[in-house]
Amino acid sequence: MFVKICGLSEPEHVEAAVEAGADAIGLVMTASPRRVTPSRAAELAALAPPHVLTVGVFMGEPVEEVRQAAEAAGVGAVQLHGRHPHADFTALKDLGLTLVRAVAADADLRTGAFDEDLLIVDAPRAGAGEPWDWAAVRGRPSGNWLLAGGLDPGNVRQAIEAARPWGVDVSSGVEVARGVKDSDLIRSFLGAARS
Ligand SMILES: O=C(O)c1ccccc1N[C@@H]1O[C@H](COP(=O)(O)O)[C@@H](O)[C@H]1O
Repeated sequence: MFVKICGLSEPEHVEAAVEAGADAIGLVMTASPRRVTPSRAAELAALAPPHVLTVGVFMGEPVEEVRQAAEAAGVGAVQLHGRHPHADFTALKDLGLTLVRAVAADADLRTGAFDEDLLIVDAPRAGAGEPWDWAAVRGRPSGNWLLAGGLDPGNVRQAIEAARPWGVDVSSGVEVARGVKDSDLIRSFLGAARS
């Protein structure tokens, strides 16, 4: 089970996620209570060992802005949330980064349909911590796709059983207050997702 912990903004939480075995960490560089600047994202990404994928998260920014922020942060992947057109993914191909397409369940759920390397199927409101009907996407995407949206240490097993994803992605569910991560919750989430 591939596990991504998203919305990290403090070094101690990057370290907790890495030590607990996260496969990827997300650094949000779009409007969000978890937003970090590209230079802060670079500091955080530098704490992750090479086997942990560092993901810059964007939503609706012009592709040139995404390119500049991703390069400045030195992340290994770019996650485009929402209704980015196929052309945005094509325009970022030459960066040589892992491209992640994050959409709600009513979008095109064919993995690779926009030439992305990884698909995330999320709740209608990204990063809001709202559970949704995870079972509705069971069997729809295939290949490497992550389930996101309202997951937490207490429900992630149930969500995995409902949707059968390749991996999971969490932000709000490992926070004690909006935008404030907690190392114990990060460890609990990883333990539950892999149990
Ligand atoms: O985390 C955010 O604030 C965020 C903002 C804008 C776009 C995406 C964002 N995060 C993504 O949302 C889901 C996790 O949501 P939840 O809080 O666990 O319900 C995940 O895909 C994050 O990468």
